[in-house]
Amino acid sequence: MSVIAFLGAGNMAAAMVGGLLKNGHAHAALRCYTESGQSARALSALTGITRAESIPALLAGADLLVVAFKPQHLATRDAALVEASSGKLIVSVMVGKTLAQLQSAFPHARAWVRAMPNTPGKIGAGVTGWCAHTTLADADRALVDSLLSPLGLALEVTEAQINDIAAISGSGPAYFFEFAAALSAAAQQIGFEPEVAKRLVTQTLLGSAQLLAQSGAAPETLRNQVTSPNGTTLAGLRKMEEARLRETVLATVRAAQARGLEIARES
Ligand SMILES: NC(=O)C1=CN([C@@H]2O[C@H](COP(=O)(O)OP(=O)(O)OC[C@H]3O[C@@H](n4cnc5c(N)ncnc54)[C@H](OP(=O)(O)O)[C@@H]3O)[C@@H](O)[C@H]2O)C=CC1
Ligand SMILES: O=C(O)[C@@H]1CCC=N1
Repeated sequence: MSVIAFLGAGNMAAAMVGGLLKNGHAHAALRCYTESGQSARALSALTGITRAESIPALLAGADLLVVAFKPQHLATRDAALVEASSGKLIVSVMVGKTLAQLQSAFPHARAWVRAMPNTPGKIGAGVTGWCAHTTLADADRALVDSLLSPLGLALEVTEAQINDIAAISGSGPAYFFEFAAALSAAAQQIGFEPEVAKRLVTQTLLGSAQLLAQSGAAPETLRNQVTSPNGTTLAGLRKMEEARLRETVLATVRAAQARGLEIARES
């Protein structure tokens, strides 16, 4: 069984470790490391995987290095990574950082993959776009698949699409949760207790997402099924239109896209 090493032990590393363990990957074949040791200690305690004390210990005998710290950490990475990552497959989930930057940071690795997952991967309901610097060997492709498929849907895309995927599905859960928070706050403003507001909103969004997925219908069709002529929904939707919701969503996506490109340029 391949030994998989995680550099970073936060949200995304925890999602991948959880998926691997659920799919039968041995605890002993998973390791994590962080510079402060704080979240690595927590992930190790939570899952039973090994916390490595150093970069050489993290990577000795490992086949795959998953780079799951923040893009800003790449500039101050431990110099020991250059030698320790020699011959390994690298999979980075860092937003913004390009394959060329990965090749420069891990110059002796055997292959480089850039992936963009999202937090619903924690429950196997995520979507991940990924690309490699070149066609992967079958064994490396299988290893990438074993890492990403437990998170949900995994799509191989071009590198040019990865930043756009970050702006849609990478950040998308945050847009959705912000909407959920806004609807919940509105429910409380009109008089519902917080717990009731939460139940109403959660079930409404869950049911609507399931209906969207299961019906195969366009969102506009499903919206129209809710909207009676001169009814309550139309009155509400008019407010969204007046506030130019679609323009705001487009500006949101464009801002995320632009920030991804900016991160690529930052050292
Ligand atoms: N969150 C999301 O929705 C998504 C995130 N991503 C990408 O995933 C990556 C991780 O994000 P996320 O998991 O949310 O972040 P977290 O903040 O949850 O985790 C960051 C991790 O990096 C560790 N770390 C910090 N400095 C170093 C260092 N010098 N060496 C080793 N490890 C270090 C932290 O350790 P400690 O706490 O112990 O200091 C922590 O475990 C990012 O690059 C992000 O762009 C991609 C898609 C979606
Ligand atoms: O906000 C971020 O930078 C990361 C990338 C996509 C989701 N979270």
